[in-house]
Amino acid sequence: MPSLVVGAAIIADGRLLAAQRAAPPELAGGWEFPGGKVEPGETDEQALARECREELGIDVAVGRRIGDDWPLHNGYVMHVWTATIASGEPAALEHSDLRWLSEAELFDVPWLPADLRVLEAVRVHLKES
Ligand SMILES: Nc1nc2c([nH]c(=O)n2[C@H]2C[C@H](O)[C@@H](COP(=O)(O)OP(=O)(O)OP(=O)(O)O)O2)c(=O)[nH]1
Repeated sequence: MPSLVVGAAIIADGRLLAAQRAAPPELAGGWEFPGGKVEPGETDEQALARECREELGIDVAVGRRIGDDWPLHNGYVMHVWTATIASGEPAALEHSDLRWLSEAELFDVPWLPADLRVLEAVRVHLKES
């Protein structure tokens, strides 16, 4: 089974929280959904909660799964879930920068290539939010 990455589509006031990677060098500067690799024994929800605490210093309420398995560049697959902030204010604890993107701004930052297709699906949730 391919290794699993989870990504959080954190939405507030009709905007999506995008995070700019600080590392590794080949990915630095690219924008992504906060998240990371699911550890053995963890559910998607547990991994999302852990990563959002580590990376952003916030507690999230996990919502709905967006799409199915999204293939990534490295043989990983990503599960993307909508999320809202339950407590805290997002801070770039491990990223270079954070931005709240409106639907019109969604593609204004250079996303990691695999994320572009996911964003089309996320756009629908932004409209509904
Ligand atoms: N978090 C995240 N990773 C993504 C996205 N799109 C994408 O291609 N990836 C890739 C980048 C990485 O190769 C991999 C996730 O690894 P990661 O470095 O974020 O995982 P991690 O936080 O568990 O870090 P580590 O312990 O392995 O250092 O998935 C995305 O939107 N969010």
